[in-house]
Amino acid sequence: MSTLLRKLQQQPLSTGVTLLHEVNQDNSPLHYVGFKMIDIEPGATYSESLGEIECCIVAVTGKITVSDHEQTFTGVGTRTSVFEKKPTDSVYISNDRSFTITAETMARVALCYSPSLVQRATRLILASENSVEHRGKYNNQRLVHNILPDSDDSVNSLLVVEVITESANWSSYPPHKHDVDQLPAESLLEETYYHEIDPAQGFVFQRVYTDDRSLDETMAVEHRNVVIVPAGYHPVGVPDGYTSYYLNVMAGPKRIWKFHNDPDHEWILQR
Ligand SMILES: O=C(O)C[C@@H](O)[C@H](O)C(=O)CO
Repeated sequence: MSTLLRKLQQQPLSTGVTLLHEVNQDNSPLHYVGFKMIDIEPGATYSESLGEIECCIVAVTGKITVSDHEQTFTGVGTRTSVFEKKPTDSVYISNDRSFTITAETMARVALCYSPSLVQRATRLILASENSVEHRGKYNNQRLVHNILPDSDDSVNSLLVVEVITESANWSSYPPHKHDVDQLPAESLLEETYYHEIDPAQGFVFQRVYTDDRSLDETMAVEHRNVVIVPAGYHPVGVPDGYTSYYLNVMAGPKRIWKFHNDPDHEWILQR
């Protein structure tokens, strides 16, 4: 059984709030990345007090109000499905603050965490501020929405990105890794993948492997599963007929995304 693949859980937290995933230091091998996915029914609220962690609240679908109890942002969120293939709004909350999310419509909300000590300003990250990239060619094409890229220095640790991969294409490919703190060649960033698939009965394959194969897991990933990438290369292959969405959270000792391609497969970039 895979140790890196997390199936959907359905844990009621309070009236109208369901926890679907929780990845933290106690239940995973990760030290820098934490992740929760919650569904919130209209009118229901979810609150949290952050300790020495920062949080990026992503309105994956639906509309929410987010308050840090000093500022309140209403109408956060832009879409009813991730497969509308347009960016969404997010809110960044710094360490040692608290927040309340109220769902204005049925909402699916990702909470992306990483250790953080120095307080930063709360920030509404508008969908229009996401840089949008079309990466790759041939069967390696994907659409990327950068929510918190490393070029944005308004946060301490978190990197957050959405990727849409069309039917019969690959992403996070050629396989790359970022598991050694050895800049400028490579940075150490742990990562989580929250996957959605259209139509929902589909699946994708994700392999997580290291050069020495001490870690080598190939997973059949279904709609709304999470894959944990503590280390290693982590390509995703999408079967014909299905479209893949995933939300990546990355963090590590330095906030730089500097990856290393698997030399065996890097040649595909030369075509
Ligand atoms: O370009 C892609 O295919 C997306 C990946 O880079 C993905 O965000 C990732 O693997 C980050 O390390």
